[in-house]
Amino acid sequence: MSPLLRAQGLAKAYGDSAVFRAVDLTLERGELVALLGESGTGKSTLLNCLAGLDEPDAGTIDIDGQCLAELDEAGRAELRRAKLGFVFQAFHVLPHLSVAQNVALPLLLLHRPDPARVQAMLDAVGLGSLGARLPRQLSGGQLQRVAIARALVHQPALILADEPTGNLDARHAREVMDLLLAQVRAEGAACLLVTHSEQAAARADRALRLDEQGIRPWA
Ligand SMILES: Nc1ncnc2c1ncn2[C@@H]1O[C@H](COP(=O)(O)OP(=O)(O)OP(=O)(O)O)[C@@H](O)[C@H]1O
Repeated sequence: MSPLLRAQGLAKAYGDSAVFRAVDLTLERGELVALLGESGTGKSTLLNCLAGLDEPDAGTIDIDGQCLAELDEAGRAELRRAKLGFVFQAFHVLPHLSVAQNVALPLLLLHRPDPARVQAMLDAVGLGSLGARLPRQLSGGQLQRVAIARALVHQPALILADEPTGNLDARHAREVMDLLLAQVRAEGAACLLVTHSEQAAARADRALRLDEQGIRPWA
């Protein structure tokens, strides 16, 4: 079976300034890989490229055997909807929808409404009683957990998470790592986790470092 994600020779620059180059990365099914690196080395940019939300200047990306560059925008959107769970650094929750409606969105887009699954995800992130609230009535850490519940609700094959424990206290950070690992182990998903937390990285199957030379094992 092909790896869930294979990226080869990725490079990205903004104008004259290179963000990263020579990035080779493979994620197998059932593994959680941490990606560390100093601020500004391009971790978020790399996640956006892997999700087909940004285009690398060079290199190829295959997700579940499908080459992203061979898809048009609609095809990439469909692949994202079906296979990808993305936890954005800035949450990207929709302000006019309730917490439960935000979490339900990926299932609605797949025409698979499942209120019981939505409630189970809210319970799993400790927001079981807050489904009717609007996002502006939540704290930053609670919003982060909404974003995680939404990213996992449709059991995606590939999870790309940008500092998902960044706003959380130690207990909630541990619970989010438990959830990500459960999804990876139980569903054979693959997860790339951008983090500055060495505790989170220590729970990953592998940890990688991104710098101007490319990507290599951490430590
Ligand atoms: N749209 C853009 N135009 C120009 N430069 C950009 C743009 N987006 C990001 N950059 C630059 O690219 C570099 C990489 O940014 P990115 O957000 O990917 O870093 P990061 O490793 O995720 O950082 P952090 O750990 O602080 O979140 C930074 O120097 C940033 O200023």
